[in-house]
Amino acid sequence: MALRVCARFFRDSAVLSRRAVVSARQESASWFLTAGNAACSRGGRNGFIFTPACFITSEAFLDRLIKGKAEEADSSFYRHPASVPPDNGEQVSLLLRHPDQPDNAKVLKVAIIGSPNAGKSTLSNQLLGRKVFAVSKKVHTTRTRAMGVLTEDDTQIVILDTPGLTTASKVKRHQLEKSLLVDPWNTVKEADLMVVMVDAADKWTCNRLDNEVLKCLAQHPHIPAILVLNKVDLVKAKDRLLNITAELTCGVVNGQKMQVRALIRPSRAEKRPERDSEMSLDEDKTVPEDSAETNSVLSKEKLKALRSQQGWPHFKDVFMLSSLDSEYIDALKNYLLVEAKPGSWQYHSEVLTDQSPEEVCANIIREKLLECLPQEVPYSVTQSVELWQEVENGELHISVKLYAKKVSHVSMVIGPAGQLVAQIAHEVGEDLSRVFLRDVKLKLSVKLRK
Ligand SMILES: Nc1nc2c(ncn2[C@@H]2O[C@H](COP(=O)(O)OP(=O)(O)OP(=O)(O)O)[C@@H](O)[C@H]2O)c(=O)[nH]1
Repeated sequence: MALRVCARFFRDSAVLSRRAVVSARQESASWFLTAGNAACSRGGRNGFIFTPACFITSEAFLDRLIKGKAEEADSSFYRHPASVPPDNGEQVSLLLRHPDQPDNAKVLKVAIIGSPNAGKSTLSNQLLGRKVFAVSKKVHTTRTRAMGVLTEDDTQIVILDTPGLTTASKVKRHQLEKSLLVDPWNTVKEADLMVVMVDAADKWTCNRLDNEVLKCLAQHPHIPAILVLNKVDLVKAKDRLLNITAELTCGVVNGQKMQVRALIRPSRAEKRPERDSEMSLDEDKTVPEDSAETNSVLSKEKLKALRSQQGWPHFKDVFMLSSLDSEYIDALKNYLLVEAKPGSWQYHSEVLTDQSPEEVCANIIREKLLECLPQEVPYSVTQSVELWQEVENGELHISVKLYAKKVSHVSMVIGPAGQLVAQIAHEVGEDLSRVFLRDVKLKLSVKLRK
């Protein structure tokens, strides 16, 4: 019997509703497509405020939920998230250390892909339990691929965070690094599972999978993929999520046809407004352009067909979540743990990321610059580490020089009476303290790049 499930999330019960799963397992006729709709009309302080549907077909995951194994694991086995050694040599030795795996070790390599700003790094950080990837509201915060490791009990999940998928013309036009074009594609090749993230709150893009994402999926049809509709906290009409799901999956999940009845009226033709100037780096969504990599693998006919395709009919499961909410993250984490297959761990359980301590620092500084400075200014600031020293009391002292392109940019980074740069240094220091597990004193100075 085909299993068709709508698992409900309860904002105040912190777990997927077991009752919903059980009752859904007994239902074989159709998807619970109106459940999300019915639930969201029952807002209230003590009731569930919003219960979006997630289309989950994984028997193993549902069994685990029904038996309560997910909850047992949470309470009986808690391992603090790993951290990053503040010394580069120590980090390298840790990465080379023999994995301390148990006999029944399991692994899963997950590539998180999607358009710029979909929330990939936010989700990765939340799954890891520590912030090791930069997050900002500006596009292209992530410039190169980076890896995070989540080790729980007998299972190791390797999370591959990728730069937002983009095109060669955008990279050229905005003088972005070539890694933005190459890294996501190379990363996906290694993955056991692709997590495709879509910003469900971006009404201009949420009804159609980005062409680059579709190409990536089409090029690796053998790698299972799940769809994650992110930022559901920002979606006011929750029932829209069902329509978005139907569109992005072409109405098919795990080979099962969904029956979606229109829950909302089609929106009246609206003119797409000019995007925020801060977001202008990625404004051109329509350029039909193919990278050399995709051209070599996908035929011209296939590429043409993809351009007219709205969604991907081969997603295995669909999650709707807010990456800011740990409740949702736990459900996805449990799903990934269940999806892991017997195999050798790649890393020692103390590894959190493959980034060097200096890379972690540079990325967090970059994040704060992106958050605080307007338009293209933060993209042109470069960094150089002048001092990196652990002192006797265990504190880590770091000094970094920031180089700006223009005199006006130097003043902007410094801010009135040096307040902005001091604030950035303070915030970065706090973030780094949580990654390196020690007090961090960071000094930032700003210079004109000659
Ligand atoms: N409200 C809300 N904001 C979110 C959520 N997930 C991410 N964000 C915000 O969305 C912005 C982009 O998040 P990132 O994690 O940097 O996105 P990304 O996909 O890694 O972006 P790129 O590096 O450009 O590819 C940040 O301001 C996040 O705080 C969510 O579930 N809800």
